[in-house]
Amino acid sequence: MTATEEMREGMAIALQAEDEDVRVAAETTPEQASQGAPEEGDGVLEGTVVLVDQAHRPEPTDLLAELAARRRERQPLVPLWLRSRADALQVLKWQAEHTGYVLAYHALRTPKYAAKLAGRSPAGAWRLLVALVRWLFDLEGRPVRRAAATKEEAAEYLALSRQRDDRVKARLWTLLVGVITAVLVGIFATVAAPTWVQWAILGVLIAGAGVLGAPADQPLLDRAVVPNRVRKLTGDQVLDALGSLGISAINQALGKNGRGITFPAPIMRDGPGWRAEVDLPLGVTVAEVLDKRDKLASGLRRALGCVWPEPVSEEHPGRLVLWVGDQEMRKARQPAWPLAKSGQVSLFEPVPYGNDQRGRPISILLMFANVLIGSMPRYGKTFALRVLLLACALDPLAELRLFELKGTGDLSALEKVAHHYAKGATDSAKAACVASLAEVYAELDRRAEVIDGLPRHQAPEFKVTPELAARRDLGLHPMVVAIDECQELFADDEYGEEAAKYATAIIKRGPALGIILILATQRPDKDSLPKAISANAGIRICLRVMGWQENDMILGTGMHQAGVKATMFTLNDKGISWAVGIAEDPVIVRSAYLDGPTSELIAERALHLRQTTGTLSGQAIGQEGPQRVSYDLLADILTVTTAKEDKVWNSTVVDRLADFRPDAYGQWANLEDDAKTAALTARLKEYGVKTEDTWGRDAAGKGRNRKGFNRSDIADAYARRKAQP
Ligand SMILES: Nc1ncnc2c1ncn2[C@@H]1O[C@H](COP(=O)(O)OP(=O)(O)OP(=O)(O)O)[C@@H](O)[C@H]1O
Repeated sequence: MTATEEMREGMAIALQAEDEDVRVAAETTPEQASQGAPEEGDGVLEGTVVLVDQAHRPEPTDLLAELAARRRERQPLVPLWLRSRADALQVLKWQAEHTGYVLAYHALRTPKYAAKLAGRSPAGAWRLLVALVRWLFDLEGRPVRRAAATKEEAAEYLALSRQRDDRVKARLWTLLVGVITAVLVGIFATVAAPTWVQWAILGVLIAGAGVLGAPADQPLLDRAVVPNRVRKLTGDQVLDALGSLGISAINQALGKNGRGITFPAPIMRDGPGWRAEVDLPLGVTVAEVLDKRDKLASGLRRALGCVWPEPVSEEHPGRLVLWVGDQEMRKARQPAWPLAKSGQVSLFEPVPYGNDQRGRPISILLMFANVLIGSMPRYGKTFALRVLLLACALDPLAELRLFELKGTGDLSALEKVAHHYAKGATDSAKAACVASLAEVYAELDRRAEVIDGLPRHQAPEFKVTPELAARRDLGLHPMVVAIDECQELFADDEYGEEAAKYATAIIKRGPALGIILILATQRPDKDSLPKAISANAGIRICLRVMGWQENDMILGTGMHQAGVKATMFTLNDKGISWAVGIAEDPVIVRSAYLDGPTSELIAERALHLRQTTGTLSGQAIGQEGPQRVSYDLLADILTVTTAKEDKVWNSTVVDRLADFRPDAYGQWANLEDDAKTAALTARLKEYGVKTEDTWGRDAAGKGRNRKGFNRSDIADAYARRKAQP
């Protein structure tokens, strides 16, 4: 299509004006076009000429959004390091250490400085003598006097000579007085002053002469070479390091005609390190820099473990926050885990987990969430999981169901407080795990029924509250199900499918009902970790992994591309992870290091706590572990009821079932009546049997309505199921 044809159709085209570098667009309306199109090639374009780059006209904008954006541009009123006591202390400590270092550096070199001064003192004495002679004989005025003589200006010359004679006379007297005073002081000092004063005077004279004799280009003091550990981070270092990454757009920006790299905020201390905020050149993303963290560290001449580039999600993808620690993260002294020696928790509050690069504590709110932990082997998954579980154990209300399918006994400290516990990649451990999951699966419906049956003001958001969790009659206490090396279970031919079904339901519905599922895996692929499970985990902790697929499987799709890359961790970064879902932005966090003996001590405390509150249950009090029972609920109900009972209350049947088969229904026996009703309602729902208000008489013979069912519905459901192939 030619330009003319385009115009005929009312389209805008861009033309290049010959003389000026201004691009214009020509535009015609259909009417103009209909008046006749210019001939092709005649070079005349008709129509209105409009600038392609329109003059700036204020656009109607979202004022509030603009104000919010501008607010973000403000510098913080209080510097970052002054916002927390811990950070301020860190900075002051650093400053004190730095000053101490510089002083010590110079103090150690005092002999060298003294020798330098002594060496320079003859030159200084000579300079002093020359200056004195020049001053005494007024040699500065000599050129002027000579000029007057040369021009034969007798009067002027005489005046200048007279002035010079007077001056020399006065200076001679001054010098004489000075010399006599100095001689007297010298005699006095030699005769009467203590030796140290004599040495001090001599020292001051030599030092003074040494200072005067210093060459202009050789300062007396050496530069205090600040050790690498506390070396200041400067803008030049950051630019040099970015320039060494081999990213062409960065090199262009740093080149002669480049538009440069900008720092939206000054480089400042932030905790035990420096923080630089950088706007990368147009088109360069933080993800590209993260990929080259080792090169960046090399460019900065810092250890890899000190260099932590991060994206800023609320800004554009080119905004980089570079935090450079004084020490490698793994070597930095980690503050003690706050619960190591004392304290208990409520899972409705965040529990301490570890520290970020700056040493700031990182806590995780486990309630209403699920956790997925992943990494390649030996990078600290189980340690991370154990920290969380020890915290859970310190909530006396939390029921722990722990399955460590690796078999090394890393969670064995917690066995004494666990409702269910099994270890090993054995069939029995997997069977126990599936049986426990099946119970929790049934518990989902029971809890939902209980919450649904509560007055609205007690559960306004249809979820467990701390008050509801504390009421034992409701059975809504926090329940923590943890499976370490969960790939052993999900990839198992016999148990995998069933386990995945339960885990998927628990991960989706559990959070609101006070059930927390924590999974750890070293093989985060789709066979070992069903998509429905990995997609629904709210909190994700990813220690070192080798590829972006594993990274995204654990942290969520697109995370690697967004710069949240656990691939950047190195061999030595044990226990260090990217964590998503615990704060607004992903954070780098190192889990608290709790070794075996420390974990034992904490678990002992958890045991005492539970003994005091009377919340030990299950295997912790010697009950049998979860069994995969092959019983038939419908058949059992038909057994414990008679054909004459056409309508029967749930709670009555639950009591009979618990008597009839304690191993299968025993756990219902201790529930309150309402909870018994809810438990059976939930189970019957699975078979399509409805419960409804049913008239009956209680143990005292009093007539009332309670939840029950028609026995014939049970018989029908049983028959239907039997009829199925
Ligand atoms: N927070 C931490 N700080 C320092 N070192 C840690 C930390 N967490 C774990 N480690 C070290 O990492 C090692 C491996 O930890 P862990 O057993 O938890 O790894 P894992 O990923 O569970 O391994 P596997 O896949 O074999 O089960 C530990 O022996 C410990 O020395």
